[in-house]
Amino acid sequence: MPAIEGKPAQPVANKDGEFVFPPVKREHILHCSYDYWFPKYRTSCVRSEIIPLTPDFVSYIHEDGIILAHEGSSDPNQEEDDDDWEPTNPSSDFPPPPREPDDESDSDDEEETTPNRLPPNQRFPDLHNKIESTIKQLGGAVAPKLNWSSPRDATWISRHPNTVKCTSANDIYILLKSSSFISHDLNHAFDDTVPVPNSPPFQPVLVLRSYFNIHPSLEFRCFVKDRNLVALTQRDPNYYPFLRSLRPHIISRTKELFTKRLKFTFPEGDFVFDVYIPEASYDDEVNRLGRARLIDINPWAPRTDPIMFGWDELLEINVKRPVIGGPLEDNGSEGDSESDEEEEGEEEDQPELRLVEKDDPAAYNFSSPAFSAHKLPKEVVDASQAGEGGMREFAESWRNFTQQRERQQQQRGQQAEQGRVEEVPEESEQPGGGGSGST
Ligand SMILES: Nc1ncnc2c1ncn2[C@@H]1O[C@H](COP(=O)(O)OP(=O)(O)OP(=O)(O)O)[C@@H](O)[C@H]1O
Ligand SMILES: [Mg+2]
Repeated sequence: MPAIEGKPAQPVANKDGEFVFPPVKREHILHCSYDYWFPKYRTSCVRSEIIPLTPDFVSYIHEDGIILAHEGSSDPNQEEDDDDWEPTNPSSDFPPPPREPDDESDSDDEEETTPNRLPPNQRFPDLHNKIESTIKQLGGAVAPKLNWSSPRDATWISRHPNTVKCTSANDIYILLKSSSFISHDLNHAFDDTVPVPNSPPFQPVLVLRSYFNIHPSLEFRCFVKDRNLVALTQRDPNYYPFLRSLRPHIISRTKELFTKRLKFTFPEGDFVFDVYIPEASYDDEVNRLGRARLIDINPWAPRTDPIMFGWDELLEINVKRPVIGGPLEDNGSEGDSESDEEEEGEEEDQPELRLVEKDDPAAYNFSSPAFSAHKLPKEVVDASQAGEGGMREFAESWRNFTQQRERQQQQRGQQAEQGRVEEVPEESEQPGGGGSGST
């Protein structure tokens, strides 16, 4: 049983008496990576497959421009057609990968043979084929994410509007390449963390979860402190009148998952997990909700959105029966512990569940789409959603848009040099010239 030295992350009061976060350990972040915890809790999760990513795939995600595989084909020898589009951006941080010595492409265009212009099915055929076959294996539709984050900020571009649903590898590539959250996973996951000697290296992975129609009202974020479930919040920011009567069911289903599976087996004493609690599959007055499914585990750190709580509140919660130390068992398998308060004959504090109330002012802002900083012009979105035929148009719109953006940035730079820092209006320079805003 590996023990954790001392007590996990404890808040300390600063000179103003406010609670502040202790430094987050690199290991804490690694423990929240899907590939770390999913094998332990597989039977409580949505059916998922984890695909390790190669450096070439990671470069592809980073590169500007979108080169896609041929729809409906995973044949790596298939010739590239000119629906694949690649606007090279000279300001890219990533140098083009070296030419592959065995590249036998018969294209007579010199540039067509460089690997970074090859479509995914030719550039990393094994990985591409693996993604396609895994989608099929998971029922034909998946919700993708990397180690920690899903491309939730890029759903506007999806062929399946406003969802993370993907039915092809191309769907996944578009979402991953368009998402700042994904870039964060790849480039900034360990920012502000404390390195630990001999900490295992970070292996980027693609997680594919079998897609199902989630009802957002039944998604909850749950906070664990000193191995106690202390707080729950609705994840979706809308008001759902029926949730009020489900309160006891939401708490009991979440506690059931926590005490049976997570409480004594997760290596961290403080963490945040997300659940989906479906309606009971049959009419059952006692259990109006089904078993809670574990959707994600997130760091106990400022980077995790506490949604209807504040981190200051969570840090200040005084846990009456803290469980100090490491996990009771960690055999790398389905760590299932039945130990809970009933066995010990003592009542634990009930966690506080926060639901959006009617007329909650916090809910007012939620009718507008989230992540507005990432929004693109309507023309680009429309073209992206027009199916395969719209793909070329989409590529052109995107190219225009990125060129406009570059020009604006250059203009801003020149203005800054001249000491005139003004906002360059973005709306007026969007493709189509209409400045019609975003969807
Ligand atoms: N298997 C699935 N099928 C359908 N939708 C899903 C599935 N898994 C997750 N989702 C949806 O995607 C959303 C984001 O998933 P997830 O919580 O894994 O992303 P995240 O990037 O870790 O989010 P956060 O930044 O809030 O921690 C979920 O709230 C849920 O609505
Ligand atoms: Mg998460």
